[in-house]
Amino acid sequence: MVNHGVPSGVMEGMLEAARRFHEQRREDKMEYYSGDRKRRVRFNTGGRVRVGVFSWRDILTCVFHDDYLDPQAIPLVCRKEVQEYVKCMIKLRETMAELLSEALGLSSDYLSRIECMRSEALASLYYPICPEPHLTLGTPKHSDTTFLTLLLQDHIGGLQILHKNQWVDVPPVPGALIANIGDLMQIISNDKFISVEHRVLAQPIGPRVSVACFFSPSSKAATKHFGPKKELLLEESPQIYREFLCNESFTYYTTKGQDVESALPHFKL
Ligand SMILES: O=C(O)CCC(=O)C(=O)O
Ligand SMILES: [Fe+2]
Repeated sequence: MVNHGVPSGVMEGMLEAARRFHEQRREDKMEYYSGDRKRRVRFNTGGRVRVGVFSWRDILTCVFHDDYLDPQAIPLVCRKEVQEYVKCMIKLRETMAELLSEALGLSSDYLSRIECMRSEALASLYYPICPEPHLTLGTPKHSDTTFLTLLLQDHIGGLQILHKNQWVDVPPVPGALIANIGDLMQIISNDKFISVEHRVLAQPIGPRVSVACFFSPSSKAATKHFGPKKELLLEESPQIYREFLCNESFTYYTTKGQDVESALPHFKL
C-alpha cells in the first residue's frame, strides 16, 4: 500500500462525490448510461462480466486520454472532486513509474519515457447492499488488464486477493491506496511483476464505494509495440511474452478476453 502525498481530504472528497453520483435519482444517471466503450464518460449497472458471470455493482467511468478529459463532460455532482483526484493520481503515477522502473533495475525514467501509463480511466464503483450475497460477487475474480491500477476503497471492506490459491482479505486502511500491477505490466516486466488476481465480495452490508484509476498508454504509445525489455532478458529469465500493440491487446480484452480466466497466455511466445 502506498500514498505519496494524496491529501486525505481529496480522497474523502472523491469517495463522497462517487457516492453522490450513484445515489442520485435514476433519471439523472441515465443521461450517462451507455455500453459504448468509446464514450469518455459512461454509467453502467451490474451486467455480464464473462459467460455466466455477473457483477453486483454500478460503475461510472471517466476516461482521460493523454491525461485530458473535457471538464464539461464530467457529471456536475462529482466534477470538482474527479478533477482534483485525477490531478493527484497523475502526480502519484510519476512517483510509481520511477519506483517501478528502479525496481526492474532500469533507469528511473524508463516507464515514464515509454508513456505506458499516460492515460487514465477513473472508475467510481458502487456496490449496493446485496440481499443474497452467496449467489453473486461484487466484482468477480480477475486481474487488471492495464499497466497499473491505483485503488481507493471506503471503510466497508470486501476486497480480496488470491494468494497461494487462498482468498485473502485486503482490509480498508484509512488514508491508504492500493497499487495493483496490471497484466500489461506483468508482460513488459517478463513476469518480474505479477498482476495479482482479486475480487470483491457481494455483502449484506454497505453500500460500498471504491474508486479505481486504471493507467494505460498515451495515444502516441498505443500505436507502438510493447514487449519485455531486452535488458530484462537474461539466461535465467528467457523471454516469456511476444511483442504486442496496445490497440491489439485492447481489442482482445474486449472480445475473446471476456471469456477466458486470464488473458496472459494469449500474449505468450
Ligand atoms: O472495488 C474494488 O475494490 C476493486 C474493483 C476492481 O478490482 C476493478 O474494477 O478492477
Ligand atoms: Fe481489478
